[in-house]
Amino acid sequence: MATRWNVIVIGGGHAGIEAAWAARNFGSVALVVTNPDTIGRMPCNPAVGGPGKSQLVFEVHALGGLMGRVADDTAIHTRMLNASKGPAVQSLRVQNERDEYATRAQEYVLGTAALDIVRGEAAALERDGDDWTVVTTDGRRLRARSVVLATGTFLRGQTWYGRASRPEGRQGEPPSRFLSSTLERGGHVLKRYKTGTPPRIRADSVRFEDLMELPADADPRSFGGRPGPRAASTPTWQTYTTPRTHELIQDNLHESPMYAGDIEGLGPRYCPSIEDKVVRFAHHERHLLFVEPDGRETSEVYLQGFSSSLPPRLQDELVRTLPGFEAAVVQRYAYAVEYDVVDSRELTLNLESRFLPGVFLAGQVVGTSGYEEAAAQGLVAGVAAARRAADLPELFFQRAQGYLGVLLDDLVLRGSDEPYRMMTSRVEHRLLVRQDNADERLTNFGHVLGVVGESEVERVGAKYARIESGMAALRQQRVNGVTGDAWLRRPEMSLADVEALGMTLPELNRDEREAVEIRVKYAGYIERTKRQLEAEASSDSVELGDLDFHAVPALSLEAREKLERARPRTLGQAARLPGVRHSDISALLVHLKSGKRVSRET
Ligand SMILES: Cc1cc2nc3c(=O)[nH]c(=O)nc-3n(C[C@H](O)[C@H](O)[C@H](O)COP(=O)(O)OP(=O)(O)OC[C@H]3O[C@@H](n4cnc5c(N)ncnc54)[C@H](O)[C@@H]3O)c2cc1C
Ligand SMILES: NC(=O)c1ccc[n+]([C@@H]2O[C@H](COP(=O)([O-])OP(=O)(O)OC[C@H]3O[C@@H](n4cnc5c(N)ncnc54)[C@H](O)[C@@H]3O)[C@@H](O)[C@H]2O)c1
Repeated sequence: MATRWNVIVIGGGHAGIEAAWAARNFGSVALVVTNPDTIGRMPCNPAVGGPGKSQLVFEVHALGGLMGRVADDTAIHTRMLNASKGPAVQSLRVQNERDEYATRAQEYVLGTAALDIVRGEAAALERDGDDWTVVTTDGRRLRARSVVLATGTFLRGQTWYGRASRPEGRQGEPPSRFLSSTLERGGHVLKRYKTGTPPRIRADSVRFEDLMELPADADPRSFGGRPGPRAASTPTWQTYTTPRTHELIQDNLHESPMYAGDIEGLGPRYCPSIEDKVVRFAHHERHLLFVEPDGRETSEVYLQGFSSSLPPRLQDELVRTLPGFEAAVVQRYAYAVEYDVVDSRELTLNLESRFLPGVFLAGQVVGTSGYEEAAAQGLVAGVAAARRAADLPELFFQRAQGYLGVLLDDLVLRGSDEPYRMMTSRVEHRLLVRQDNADERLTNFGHVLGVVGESEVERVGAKYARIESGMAALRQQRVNGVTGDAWLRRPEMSLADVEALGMTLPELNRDEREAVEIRVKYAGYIERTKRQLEAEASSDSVELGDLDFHAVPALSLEAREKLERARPRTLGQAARLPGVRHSDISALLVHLKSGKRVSRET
């Protein structure tokens, strides 16, 4: 096997596999992972998508990524969430056959000629001229022009079961012990975050007949246009906490490492532990829990919403307070994990370390939470790392392009002091950047980046031409003097209703018909948002280059400090930094117009 590659990716989680998969388009890649059997493993719930996250998966898919394909192939329960709400917040959520998900992901990466899998624990990164050397704990020296670090929750990982803790990256897997020091020596200041997972219950000990059943959509959807063969083969279920659950938690809070003060890491606000929910929302009489199967031949169910770091002996008792779980047997106990993360503000918008050029970071190690956020970043870091290795110019995603742009912009310019979760509310123009039009927004850019082929560009182009012809047909036909598009804009009318009036449309598939409907019904909003965006885009087209912010006297001290730290590339990015006010942007504009651009080097 070679000892030098274009790109080395460290970590085979959701970020690592997307990085390696994207980078393979440009040349040789090594995927270094402690245990190749764990590639693509889902350490928490076996589900992909959901609000804010499905949009990321559709975008990753439009950019040639893996997550949507693997999720489609292994789907066992599919639901379109918020189906009755507007298209901006509709989101696909797919439950997966957990083990098969990892197997399928492994088939993709192992079946790729340009990609070598190297078993080993990366211990250090050493600069080697223009290259980097990755040194493994067993002394191997692997060289590449760029490195992507996607080590998840493993850096100095410490798991907690009640107040007992041990060094682990996650349950049953050793932590990554040495890489943190490399990052610290390079100048990064690491933070500690924590996340947790609920107990897994033996399926044959659950009384499913006492739970509320949530059927899968009868006509399942998919990320890639073709639902997998088993996409609607199982329901999921719901249950609730009871007063006894809350009482037990309140009485035993001192046994929680969080409340006893043993854990210093910050946990995810949007996926709190059950202890947190009971304390913070003490006025809620009960909390909803989802019961998710891990496969069709379910041996285990996942209790979504019941993350805990209380000791195992209490977990048995707690679980049995839930309706349907009176005789439940815990198969794997809930736990929390604390780990080192890099402050995302110390990265560029391509997730490259500002201190270690050529080293890119992606996923949970950057302070995000969730498979989808990890996958999206992995793709960005993989492409950027490979382009650097191939001496291709840097290209950047824009915030206005969609969820991926927002994720990068938020992480790098604003930062986050808790695990970052993507949400639709973070996206200003969400009616423009929906899950249904990810391909329209990103296919061409993916082609420019080098990860989408010509035939895909043509396929997507033809799809949108058909959608356009459908809209044109509506505009051209009238019933009772009213055009087809005006009929369709009436809230009570669907495309089928308009056809029932006698109007005809060219042949369109289901996705295309929906696209016509969304575009016509929301035309007013979409136009208004586009105009708003054009106005904002003008500030994003003002390049700041290597402007010396110290040479702009009218800037406030705070703004100068924030600008120097974040080094935004455009005026629009500068305006989005917390601490940079309107007056500071005016000062920058005046300075730029006066032509007094001063290079940092001069
Ligand atoms: C307990 C727990 C609960 C979670 N709950 C959820 C959830 O319910 N839903 C959700 O969306 N997200 C959840 N997450 C987060 C989710 O697992 C991550 O967001 C996602 O898996 C992150 O992907 P990643 O690629 O960044 O890292 P990971 O999936 O953690 O992958 C890290 C990879 O790096 C490898 N590695 C680490 N260090 C080294 C090294 N030095 N050398 C070589 N290889 C190395 C590991 O072997 C592994 O392959 C949870 C995570 C944990 C651990
Ligand atoms: N344990 C952690 O530390 C951690 C951290 C971050 C994220 N997460 C996970 O990230 C994922 C996304 O976060 P989230 O909390 O917003 O959840 P989600 O996106 O899975 O749920 C949002 C909505 O989806 C629907 N839903 C959820 N589960 C369902 C099911 N089984 N069947 C049908 N509909 C369902 C519900 O309407 C719910 O309100 C979750 O799976 C969560 O467990 C976990």
